[in-house]
Amino acid sequence: MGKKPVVVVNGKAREDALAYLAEHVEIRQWTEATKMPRETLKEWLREADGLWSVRPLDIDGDLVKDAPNLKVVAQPSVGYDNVKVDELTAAGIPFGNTPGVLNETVAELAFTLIASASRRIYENMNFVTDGQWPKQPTGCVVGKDLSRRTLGIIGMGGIGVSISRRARAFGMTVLYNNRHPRNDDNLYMTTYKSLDELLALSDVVCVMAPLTDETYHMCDAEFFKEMKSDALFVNVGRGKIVDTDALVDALNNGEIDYAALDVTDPEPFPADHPLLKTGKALIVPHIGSYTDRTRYEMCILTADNIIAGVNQKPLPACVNEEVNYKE
Ligand SMILES: NC(=O)C1=CN([C@@H]2O[C@H](COP(=O)(O)OP(=O)(O)OC[C@H]3O[C@@H](n4cnc5c(N)ncnc54)[C@H](OP(=O)(O)O)[C@@H]3O)[C@@H](O)[C@H]2O)C=CC1
Ligand SMILES: O=CC(=O)O
Repeated sequence: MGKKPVVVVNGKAREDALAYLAEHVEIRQWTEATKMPRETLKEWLREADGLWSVRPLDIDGDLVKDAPNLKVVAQPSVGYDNVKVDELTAAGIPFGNTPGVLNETVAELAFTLIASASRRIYENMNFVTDGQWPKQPTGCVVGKDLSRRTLGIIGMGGIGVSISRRARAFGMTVLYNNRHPRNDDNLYMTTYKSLDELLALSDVVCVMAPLTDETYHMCDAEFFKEMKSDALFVNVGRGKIVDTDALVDALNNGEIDYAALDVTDPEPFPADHPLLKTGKALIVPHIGSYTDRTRYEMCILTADNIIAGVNQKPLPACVNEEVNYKE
């Protein structure tokens, strides 16, 4: 039997998915508790056929330039803002991600944030844990309805559509903004709006777009001024889409009512950050896709991307399908 292709894993990854991958390739894994030094990774890649990317890792032409046998890079996430895809394409390396398998799970988390923040679940639970059961109706933190209110989704892709279906089931009107209007508004009962219109009309604004040069700090001081003053702002896309200082100012100045975030800038988010001192933010640590089943499916898709790539076959989920595979 010939030698198995070598795949580098630059950190911790699910053992069940690695066991599956190991049936097809030889795995060389960084098992130290510290982050793998970039120079060491480059050294290992000299001998490697594939890379399973464990974030945070900046992937670019420099990382792979001395890796003559490298045939594939894959990462268990749908977002790939840490990857210079054009530089991998130029190097003849396909890049695999994990679209689709996480849509419902991430939408569930987004909707959990929307519902929990609207009804101020976190603050109201504090009354109970503090032994301060409030005398209603004045003592508790009064929430806002979801039904008969309007949700504006920025980034109506796979996950955005899954959020919109949940919102419709809760009786919300759904508006969205993309760079290009979709052609299935009738199917999902959604309406395309310009960004300005969406911000002016929405009671809840949910960002579900990728981080790109165009979306970096899209949510800035002007953006928050355009929102309704009693609106909820939700971000499940990427932290850097938001200018966090502008968000803190908008909350403190009453330009918006509340924020609910799965993603922050920076990550990890410091416990003494001014945003937490506003008392108007619900924040969870980037758990959008973190259910056991979905993480398993994402990691198996990553393994399948790698198995295809090292065999120079089309990847099941390839970002740069146009790539010319290495000879
Ligand atoms: N918090 C978490 O755990 C998770 C976060 N994510 C984040 O969510 C992002 C979206 O994932 P997914 O739905 O699968 O991706 P999709 O590619 O399916 O959807 C992205 C959508 O964003 C739109 N979009 C792109 N650029 C802009 C822009 N400048 N303004 C408005 N809309 C824009 C695209 O439409 P068009 O091209 O027409 O503009 C598209 O409809 C990921 O890139 C990732 O960053 C994903 C999974 C989990
Ligand atoms: O943030 C998670 C992803 O899959 O992207």
